[in-house]
Formats: sequence, structure tokens, C-alpha cells
Amino acid sequence: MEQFVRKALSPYEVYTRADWAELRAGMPLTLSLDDVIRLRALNDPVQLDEVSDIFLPLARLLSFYVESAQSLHNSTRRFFGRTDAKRPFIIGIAGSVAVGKSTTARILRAMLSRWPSSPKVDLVTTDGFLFPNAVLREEGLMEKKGFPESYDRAALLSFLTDIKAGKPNVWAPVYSHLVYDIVPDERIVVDQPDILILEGLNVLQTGKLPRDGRGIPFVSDFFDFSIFIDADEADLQRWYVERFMRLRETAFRDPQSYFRRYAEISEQEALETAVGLWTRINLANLRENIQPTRLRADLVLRKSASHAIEQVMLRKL
Ligand SMILES: Nc1ncnc2c1ncn2[C@@H]1O[C@H](COP(=O)(O)OP(=O)(O)O)[C@@H](O)[C@H]1O
Ligand SMILES: CC(C)(COP(=O)(O)O)[C@@H](O)C(=O)NCCC(=O)O
Repeated sequence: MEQFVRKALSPYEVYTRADWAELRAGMPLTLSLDDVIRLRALNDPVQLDEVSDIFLPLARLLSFYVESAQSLHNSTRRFFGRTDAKRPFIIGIAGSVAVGKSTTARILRAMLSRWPSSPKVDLVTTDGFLFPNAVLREEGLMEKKGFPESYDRAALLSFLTDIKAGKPNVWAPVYSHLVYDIVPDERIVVDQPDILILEGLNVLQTGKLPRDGRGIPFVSDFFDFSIFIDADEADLQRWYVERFMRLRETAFRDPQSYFRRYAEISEQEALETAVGLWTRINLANLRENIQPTRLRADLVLRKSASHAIEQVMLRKL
């Protein structure tokens, strides 16, 4: 009974992978297996059937939403008799560290940019808005990287405000996973895209509402559509640790790598280090800040232990 009431009250329509895949409705597959291999991140085993079963129906849904958003914006322009700049459609992608946000964002970007209208699709990750390590150290936040307080939220909001207003050449700072810090003098420029994908742990977080009612408090206020990628904690830990162990063979060997020392310790010590980083930083952040935002998303993609998406939940209310 309790489960029945909970289901009736849920704001989501729940689809199995097979049911969701049906909603592709003839949408043509524009990515090849080579494209998928090129786009997927280290340790992400995503396959071409994930593209046809999950991403094609999603791209079809988004094509309706983008069209409706443009039409709504045109109505507002007509009402005011204005000819202001086009407004990009902004998609937010949230979820834990190691859940596969970057692969999802890159596949989605490639698919949307291959629509017949050839829209300009840009992708930005929120790590560029982390405070530099020097600031995090001063504030005692080095073990809180990825937590809400480790980001320059004002800069991120100002970046989104400019993009949504249709300004040309809006820039964002760049973060390097290799050096584990913001890269001085490097920037990414976003120039009036039709669609912007913003990917990061924190994009659905709410923060405190200002008491005086002024200001724009949430990053998600800028989203036309939001996606949360969900998985069990035990699977996430396994993916994080496996990736860490693979990075020891690759990126950590680079003399510039912040994690250089972890390429040299024993396998057992490396495992303990990875589990420690996962538990102290990323699991704590998942529980305190990320997981509670899941039900704010328009779409939840739920991954199984094999990394494949097994269930899709689409907001109906
Ligand atoms: N220490 C690291 N060195 C190099 N690349 C890394 C490191 N940690 C994570 N990455 C890469 O950074 C990207 C983002 O990782 P993460 O924030 O965990 O998000 P997600 O796994 O959801 O995409 C991934 O492509 C991952 O492979
Ligand atoms: C850089 C990140 C905070 C992710 O940033 P995002 O792009 O999601 O804003 C994360 O990948 C990270 O490095 N966390 C710190 C703990 C760790 O080293 O695993």
C-alpha cells in the first residue's frame, strides 16, 4: 500500500530500458561505434546499443523541447515587439564523481550537433569554476573539492547570465584533472551556441535563498532541461577505484600529474588511497549534496552495476 501511494505521488513516469528504447520512433542513428569509442571516458564501457536505446529517444525528446522553447521565446519577442538575440537552450547534467557524466555529455553533444538543422552545441564542465588550490588551501577546503563551497558560484551564475542573454564570446576558466588545479591563463570561450550542455556534480544544488528575495539563487534556474545520472554507492565506489587504478598506468605517470606519487606506491597502498579519497571526499559529497538534488532533475538515468542504463525516469509533473 505504502509503495502504491509513493508511486502515485511520484513526479516521474518510469520506463524500463526496453520501453524507453521504443520511443526512438525511427530517429536515425548518426553515431558509429568508432565515434562512441572516441567519445567515451577512461573506464566507461558505453556501447553503441546504449546510444540507440537510450540516447536516440532522448535526442528525439529534446528536439521537441528545443523547438517549443524557441517558439515560446519568439512569442515573448513578438509580445514586446523586440528583436533581441537568440537564447541558447541549456541542458544540465548532474551526478556523482565517476558516474559517467563526461561520456554522457560528449555523446549527447555529438548527437544533437548532427541534427538536420546542424545546431551549434557547446559543452562546459563546472570544474572550471572551482576555486584555485591556493584559495582552497587558504580556506581549508582541499578535502572539500567538489562540495558547493569549493566553487565560485557568483562567477558561474554570471557566466550563465551572459550566455542566456545571448552575449558573444563569454569565457570560463579551465580546470585540469592532471594538475588538479585551475590552469592560469587558459579559458574556454562560448560564442552564442544554440544549445549549451553544462555538466558537473553541483548543477542542481540550491543553496540558501537570499532573505531579501533579491538575486538569482540557483544554477538550475538557467536550465531548460536537466538530467541526473544515478547509480548505487557500491557501484560508484568500484568505478572510482577501478578508474584510479587505471590512471596509475596512464595519467598519473605524467610528470605534471598531481597524483604522480600514487603511480609509485604498491597496489595495496594505491587501493587504500583510492578508497580513502572516495570515502572522505566523493562519497561524503554524494550523500550530503548531490544525491539530495536527484529529484529536481527532469530526467533520471539509472545505471546498473554493469554501467549500462537500466531505467529512465521522466518528469511528468
Ligand atoms: N586524476 C585524474 N587524472 C586524469 N583524469 C581524470 C582524473 N580524475 C578524473 N579524470 C577524468 O575526468 C573526467 C571527469 O571525471 P568525474 O568528475 O569523476 O565525472 P564523471 O565520471 O561523472 O564524468 C573523466 O573523464 C575522468 O576520466
Ligand atoms: C573536479 C571534480 C570536483 C569534478 O568537478 P565538476 O566538473 O563536476 O564540477 C572531481 O572530479 C574531483 O576531482 N574531486 C576531488 C576528489 C578526488 O580527487 O576524487
